This record gives sequence, C-alpha cells and structure tokens, in this order.
Amino acid sequence: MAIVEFSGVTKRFRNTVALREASFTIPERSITAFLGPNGAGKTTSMKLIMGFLRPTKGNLTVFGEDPFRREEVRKRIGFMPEKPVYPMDLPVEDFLEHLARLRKVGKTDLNRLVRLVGLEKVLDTKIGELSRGYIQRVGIAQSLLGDPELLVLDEPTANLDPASRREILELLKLLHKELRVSMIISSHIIPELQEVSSYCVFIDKGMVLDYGYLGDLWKKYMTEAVFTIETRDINTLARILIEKPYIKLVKKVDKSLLEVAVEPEYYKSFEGLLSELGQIVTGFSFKTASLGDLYGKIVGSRS
Ligand SMILES: Nc1ncnc2c1ncn2[C@@H]1O[C@H](COP(=O)(O)OP(=O)(O)OP(=O)(O)O)[C@@H](O)[C@H]1O
Repeated sequence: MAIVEFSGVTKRFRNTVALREASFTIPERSITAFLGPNGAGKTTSMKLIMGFLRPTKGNLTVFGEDPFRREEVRKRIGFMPEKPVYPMDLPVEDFLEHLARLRKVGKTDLNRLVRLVGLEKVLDTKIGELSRGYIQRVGIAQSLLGDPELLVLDEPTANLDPASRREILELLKLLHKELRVSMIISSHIIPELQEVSSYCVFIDKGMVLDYGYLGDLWKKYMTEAVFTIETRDINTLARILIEKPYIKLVKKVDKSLLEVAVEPEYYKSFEGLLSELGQIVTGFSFKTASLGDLYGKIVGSRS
C-alpha cells in the first residue's frame, strides 16, 4: 500500500518553481531515498509530506489524507530537519523529557527509545558538548518520540565524518528493523543511500524523473548487478549459485568473499535466494550496479 502519493504537485515560491507537476508514490515500510542535486526539490517535497507547506497545484496524501489540513496525519510522522536548532545548554535528558511530556510519551517509552538510539551514556551531557554524530542521535530520538509510522530525515549524515556517518546509517537500519517504521531519507551521498534504501525517487530541477524499487529501476535502465557476497561456506555457496541460470558470473575473491553478476531482471529472485541461504550468507553488498550508475543514467544524462 502507498503511504505517500503525489499527484501532479507543483510548489511555487514567488518566482521559483521548487516542484513541477510531481507524481510519485511511496510504499509502506520501505526506506525511500530522495536523490537529486542541490536545489532539486527534495526538502520541498519533504515539507509537503510533513504538512508544513501547501501545494500550489495538485494533490498529495499521506496515509490517504491531506497532511496540510489534517493534524492527525502530521502526528503520525516524525521529522528531522537538515539544520535543526537545539537548546545547546540543556542536558540531553532534560531536552528529551521536555519533548516527551509535550508529546505525552511515558517514561518507559522514552527510556526504551534512549537505549535504542544509543544515548544512555550521554544523558547528563549538554547538547552543545556532544559530537556531531551524537547530536544527530538526539535529532533521531526526538523525531521518534510518539512512535511515528513514517520518519522523514533530511540529510541525516550531512557534515559527519565517515565513521559517524557509518554509525548513523547502521542506527537507521536498526531502527527500521526494530520499529518497522517507514523512512524517507535525502542525501547527496549516493553510495550510502544505496546501503539503506530499497526504493528511490529521483528528483532534478523540481521534476520527478523516475521512482520505484531499486531492483525494478536497475532492470528498467539495464544496469548490470554485481554483488559481493560474504559467506562462511564458500564452496557450497559457489556450487548453489553456479547452477542458477540467471547468474552470469561467480568469482572467488578470497576465502569468504564471492563476486557474483546477476541479470538485472532477476535481481529480486537473487535477493530472495540470498535470504533463503541466510545460514551460509553472512552479508552482501553491491559492487557495480550502483545507485551512482543509476543516478547517472536517470539524472546525469539530463544535466
Ligand atoms: N521558502 C522558499 N522561498 C523561496 N525559494 C525556496 C524556498 N524553499 C526552497 N526554495 C527554492 O526551491 C528550490 C528547491 O529547493 P529545495 O530546498 O527543495 O531543494 P533540495 O533538493 O532540498 O536542495 P538541497 O539539497 O540544497 O537542500 C531551490 O531553488 C530553492 O532555492
């Protein structure tokens, strides 16, 4: 089921058209990436979803209703803006307890969230004394207060060093798994979105160029899929994979790593196979068939 639906949405700010006749849907429980260059219209789309802005033209619904008119809808969405403003003098605990009271979230739920987001050790620390990575954790915690069904994160890893970026991405993956919350994430850093998202909306110059599940988009744009697979039983895995007609190449990289090329149209079957082989497959990632390639085909060819 689609939780977000844009239908011919235009958003104009005086002389600027930030979004032009945008139509797309976002499925439930996915992690959706909003991809596009600076000024493409990603933040505007997010603000429309949050009900902060009203479209100039067209319709949009979130959970089947208009987020601008319906407060009930807005309450089901958590938001972390790109440049949040926090009371820097306040300890983390005081800040979160204050917000929890406002949103009528009980102490037990707050404690659970604090543990999940990894803030227990810094509860007494003033927000202004936290590292950037921890400030982002505070932002993620505040956006999750009240148990939203949809979490909207505008550039959650901007201005972070690579190690903190990795931590935040791992945290988002964990939250998605534990809380089963749908997420929309925008970022300029394409490879990192590829790691967390299964669905993409490509935006450029206010226009939605394409959207859909990554597997389907790879197939559509005929981007070859090459995976690196980590395994605890390389020989068994290689034997199983070689027999599949849609697997074009199986190559040993070292004693626990295989490189595998898959025909784009069988990408989904392949993903299913990997989860069936969960006992011997310990991890996998894309090597080529990157979101960068796809981005180049969809957005790059227009710029
Ligand atoms: N409140 C506003 N008033 C006037 N113009 C605006 C406003 N908000 C956004 N814009 C313009 O709309 C266009 C789209 O902006 P938006 O912030 O949605 O892009 P973005 O894809 O999020 O970019 P970035 O990655 O730089 O944040 C830009 O040209 C921007 O300058």
